[in-house]
Amino acid sequence: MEIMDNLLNAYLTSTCDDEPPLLKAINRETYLKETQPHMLSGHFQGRFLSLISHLLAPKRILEIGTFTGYASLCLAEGLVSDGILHTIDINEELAERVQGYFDASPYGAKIRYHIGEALQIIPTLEETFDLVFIDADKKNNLNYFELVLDKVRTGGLIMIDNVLWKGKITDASPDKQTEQIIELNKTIAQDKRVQKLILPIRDGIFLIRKL
Ligand SMILES: C[S@@+](CC[C@H](N)C(=O)[O-])C[C@H]1O[C@@H](n2cnc3c(N)ncnc32)[C@H](O)[C@@H]1O
Repeated sequence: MEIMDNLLNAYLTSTCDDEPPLLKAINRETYLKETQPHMLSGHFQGRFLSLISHLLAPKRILEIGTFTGYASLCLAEGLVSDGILHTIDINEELAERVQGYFDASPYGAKIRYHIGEALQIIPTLEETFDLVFIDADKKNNLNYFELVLDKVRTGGLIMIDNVLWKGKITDASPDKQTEQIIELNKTIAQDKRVQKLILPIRDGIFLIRKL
């Protein structure tokens, strides 16, 4: 199964656009220096985030969970010329390196990097968002969804990562973390304020359009 996944992943990355050099460097450095490098979106999902962002041409983006800034830079590719991306992470140890990546990119001036607890920072952002990417502590996914929905414009898009939880959402006896993801998916599936579906990319992304 692992071999199949690796082969399929190699095929998917070979048939999408190349990973830009800075993102390739961030990817490599993250795998060299971080204990949980797989948290980074990576080549294929990154190109997907870039494509979605280009399609929406957003003026305001919010990312919850910056990590090493990989997805932030992919999302920033689609911003309009006066667009701004806010990204939030609680881990200050990465801040200097990540700010260095942002400064080295063409999007540095468009990125507002917030260090702190997302549940506290989101209410302070007086913006209307066109695009939101939720990718932080999974137990708070539903809180993040409820917090941001009011701040997203009608027709705007919210994406929540890891909603297939490595396929564990179909387990007969799910563990506590999996139960939280199942509950999130069920709640969003029943929410009449949004149009939605789960895209089975990588670990599953919930695509949610505000009605
Ligand atoms: C999966 S990683 C983000 C990956 C990144 N979006 C990407 O695709 O490359 C999750 C990040 O969420 C951050 N995080 C976890 N809990 C948080 C919280 N309560 N507030 C803000 N950030 C949090 C972690 O520090 C971690 O860097």
